[in-house]
Amino acid sequence: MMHITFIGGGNMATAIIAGLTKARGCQISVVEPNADKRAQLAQQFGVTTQEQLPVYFGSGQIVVLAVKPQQLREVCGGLASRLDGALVLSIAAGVGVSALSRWLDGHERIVRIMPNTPAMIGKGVAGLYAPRGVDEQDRDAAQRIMAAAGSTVWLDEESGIDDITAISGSGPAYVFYFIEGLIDAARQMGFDDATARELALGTFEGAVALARHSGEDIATLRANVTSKGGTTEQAIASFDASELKSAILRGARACRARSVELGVQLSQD
Ligand SMILES: NC(=O)C1=CN([C@@H]2O[C@H](COP(=O)(O)OP(=O)(O)OC[C@H]3O[C@@H](n4cnc5c(N)ncnc54)[C@H](OP(=O)(O)O)[C@@H]3O)[C@@H](O)[C@H]2O)C=CC1
Ligand SMILES: O=C(O)[C@@H]1CCC=N1
Repeated sequence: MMHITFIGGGNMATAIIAGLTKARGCQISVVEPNADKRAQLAQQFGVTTQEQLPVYFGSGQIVVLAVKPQQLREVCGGLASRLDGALVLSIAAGVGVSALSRWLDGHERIVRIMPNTPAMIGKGVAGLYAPRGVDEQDRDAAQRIMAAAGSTVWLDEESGIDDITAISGSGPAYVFYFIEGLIDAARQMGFDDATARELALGTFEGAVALARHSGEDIATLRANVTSKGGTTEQAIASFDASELKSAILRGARACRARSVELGVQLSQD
């Protein structure tokens, strides 16, 4: 049985908990200051909730740091003296193992994880990084927790967490942004809201499922839609004229840069 305590019961913790509660063998509790969020988590997932940190976390326990990066230092300050060797998993963007370890009075059993919100329905993608000193058993525990919520990728370097934040961590928001654009376009064509939503979501679902199912190169799948002298090529030409692909790259780079910046800003003494 894994005893897992989430510190922070916000959006991302909720998504991981939703994935985890479908797996067996986990006892989950959540420390969250907001009473409404505590009630919601208890009702939705049957987890134990607390307003304050417990006095003590034994070495058999797992603590997931799921507060905003800006709240992390203070939380670690309160946690340091209560950690009796527990495994700490941090899902916070930017903040590195060395800062976490310093704030936790030299604690070394730390794994960083960059999850994403589709974990909520077991379709998350998570990047994991463990420093060399973390043993196989702890890596395996982190792996099992995130595998309950989707797929996992282990990163050799800690900087890989910044990279994966820019792709899959923040990525669902990029996808939702494109879906919003497609819904707006559908509305402009005169479709009602419900139909516009269904057309956009159905198109995304179908396209992703086709890509998975066929295993084809994505460019080939796109070419299969784009008839010579037909309609699609006009849309793609317009996207190209707007440099949409380089806009996506610039966005991902801006996201990564913010992750690095957060780490630097928040780790300063
Ligand atoms: N959202 C996402 O898609 C992803 C988020 N992350 C990371 O996950 C972390 C959480 O993000 P997210 O869930 O979006 O943020 P939220 O703000 O939704 O969640 C953080 C929660 O922690 C609570 N909190 C604040 N202080 C404490 C405290 N001292 N003890 C316990 N709980 C506290 C907050 O309460 P209050 O609101 O009252 O301050 C809030 O409910 C961040 O570090 C982020 O970088 C990583 C990947 C994806
Ligand atoms: O926007 C953020 O800072 C967090 C980290 C990755 C996704 N959401």
